[in-house]
Amino acid sequence: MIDELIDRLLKGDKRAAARLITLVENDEEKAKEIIKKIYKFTGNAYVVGITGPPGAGKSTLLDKLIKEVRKEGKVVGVVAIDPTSPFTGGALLGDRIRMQKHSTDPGVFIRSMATRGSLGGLAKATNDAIKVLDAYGCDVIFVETVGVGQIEVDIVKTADTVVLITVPGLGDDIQAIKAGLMEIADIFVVNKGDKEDADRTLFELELMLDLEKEKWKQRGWRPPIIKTVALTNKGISELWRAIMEHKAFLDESGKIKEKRRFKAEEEVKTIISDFITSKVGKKLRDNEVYELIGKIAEREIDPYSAAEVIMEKTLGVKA
Ligand SMILES: Nc1nc2c(ncn2[C@@H]2O[C@H](COP(=O)(O)OP(=O)(O)OP(=O)(O)O)[C@@H](O)[C@H]2O)c(=O)[nH]1
Repeated sequence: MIDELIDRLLKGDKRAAARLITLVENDEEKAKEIIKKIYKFTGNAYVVGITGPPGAGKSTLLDKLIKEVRKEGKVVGVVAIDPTSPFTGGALLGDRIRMQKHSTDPGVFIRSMATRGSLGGLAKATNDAIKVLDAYGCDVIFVETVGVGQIEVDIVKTADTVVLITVPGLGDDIQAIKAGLMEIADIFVVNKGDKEDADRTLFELELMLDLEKEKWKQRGWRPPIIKTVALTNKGISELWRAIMEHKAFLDESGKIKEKRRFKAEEEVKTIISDFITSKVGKKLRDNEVYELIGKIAEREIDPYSAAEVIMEKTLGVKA
C-alpha cells in the first residue's frame, strides 16, 4: 500500500500526498518506512516559516503570498501548525475558509497539523510532512505557526527563512520580540499597515535593529522590515522578493549548507531522544525497574546510580 502511495506521490497525486501525511502523523512505524523510502526524492523545496501573534493576519497574508508565488508557476505547500486550543479553534476554521479557494489548484497543497499533546511529536510530524510535500514536488513550503512560546522558537529548526509578523498597536509586543524572537527572524513584517500607528511600529523596529548593527554586520544579513496590508495585497510582492533575497544570501554565502547541517543534526537528535525515551519508558513498567525506582524514593539508592542501571539494562550502554 505504501509503495503504491509513494508512486502516486511522485507523480504529483495530491490525494496520495494527503494520505501519506496522515500516515506519518499517526503511525510511528509507517512514518519511518515512508521517510526512508522518499528521502532520496527530497531536498528541492525551500522552507519558509511564518510566525507571529494570534490575529496578526498570518493566514490572510499567506493566502496572498500563495498567489504571488503561483504567478511564477512554483508549486506551493503550506503546513499550518495548529496548537489545538479552544482560543484558536475559531480562527482556524477561518483559515480554512480563507485558503479553501486554493484547494482546486493542483499547484497548492495546504495541510493543518494538530499538536496532540507532545511538542516533540509535533516537530517530528511537521518535519515528516514537509518531506512528503517536498517529494510531491513543492518548490516552496510555508510553515505557519501561531506565535506562542516554544513552537515559535522551534521554527528555526525547520525553516530556511523565518518571517516574523507583527502588527501595530500591540504595545508591549516590541518588547516581547526583543526578548527572544529577534534572534530567529530573518525578515520582519508589520502587517495591518493601514492602521494609523503602523509607521510608529515600523520606526520602533528599525530602532531596535539599529542597536544590533554589529551583529548584522557579522552575520552579513540585516533583517529587512516590510510593511504590508494583507487585506489589500499591499507589500506582498516586496515580501516575496525579500524572501528570495534571503535565499540568495544563504546560497551565495554558503550559509545554506550550515543551516541544512544544523537542521539535520536537530532532526537526528530528536529521533534518537524519542527512541531512547520510548525504550526507557517501556522498561519503566518492568517489575525490576519499578522496584528500583521505589528504592530511590526510599533513599536506598540515589537517582544517578539507578539511572545508570536502567540505561545499561535498556540501551546496553554504561553511563
Ligand atoms: N486592517 C487590517 N486587517 C487585517 C489585515 N490583515 C488581516 N487582517 C484582519 O485581521 C484578522 C486576523 O487575521 P488572520 O489572518 O486570521 O490572522 P492570523 O494571524 O492567521 O490569526 P490566528 O489564526 O488567530 O493566529 C482578520 O479579521 C483579518 O481580516 C490588514 O492588513 N489590515
